[in-house]
Amino acid sequence: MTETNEAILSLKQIQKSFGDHQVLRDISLDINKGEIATIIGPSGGGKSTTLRCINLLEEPTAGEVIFHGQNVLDPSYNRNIYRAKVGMVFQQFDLFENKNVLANCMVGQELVLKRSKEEAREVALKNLTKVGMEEYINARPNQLSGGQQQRVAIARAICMDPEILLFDEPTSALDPEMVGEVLSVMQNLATTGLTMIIVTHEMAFARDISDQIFFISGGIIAEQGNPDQLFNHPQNELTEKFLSNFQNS
Ligand SMILES: Nc1ncnc2c1ncn2[C@@H]1O[C@H](COP(=O)(O)OP(=O)(O)OP(=O)(O)O)[C@@H](O)[C@H]1O
Repeated sequence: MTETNEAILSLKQIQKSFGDHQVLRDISLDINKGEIATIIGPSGGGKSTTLRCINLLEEPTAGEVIFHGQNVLDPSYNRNIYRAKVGMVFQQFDLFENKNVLANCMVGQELVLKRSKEEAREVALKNLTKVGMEEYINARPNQLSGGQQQRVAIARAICMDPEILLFDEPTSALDPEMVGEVLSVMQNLATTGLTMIIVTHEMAFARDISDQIFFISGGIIAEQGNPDQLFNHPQNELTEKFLSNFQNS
């Protein structure tokens, strides 16, 4: 079997508790190379926690996170390698406020990937152009709109050449008129072969962009499938109810 047919990332029976509150009960999923997966579901169901268990911002209480066939939770596994390969775009952008747009996109490349200033600058400019922010390289984050900041955050993430890019509700903190510009950057990125896992409340976007959709509710994957299966033929009553709320809104 070639690598393109194998999962690049798998979660196996992931559980996560905070104290005695069990948030994830049993999350197992496979993500193939180049796949666009979205995670949808009701508030508090465990979507963000799942994403944070993938990039180890949260340590799963039980289960396995398998990357290229290796369990990254194994004490002997070098997590720095994994962390460098899995990027994340956050709801609140999380740019460095004291650095301009260009420096935001260069600093990780120089520190983590040990790229020269020249190379880091070139890569940063290329990716800022991809997200339509090349005219703002000298601006500070606080001089930009939320949508512009999020586009810079996406450029910064792709400058690190991730194998998988995670998005945690990337448009939830934006004014409605800025949502479209960020979703359209993500749509473009999805055509480049990058593997993306996206937690979102934007149902039309999830339907358009996804190869696979996971509906997480109550800490389990209540249903999964392609957009046609989930949106047109949901098998689970919870999925049907959840999606009908969106379709009727
Ligand atoms: N660090 C934490 N400590 C304690 N409880 C937490 C922590 N992080 C998440 N939780 C709890 O876990 C549950 C699931 O949260 P999570 O953010 O994963 O849900 P979600 O599906 O992403 O919801 P939303 O759509 O509202 O963002 C919630 O009850 C939340 O309060």
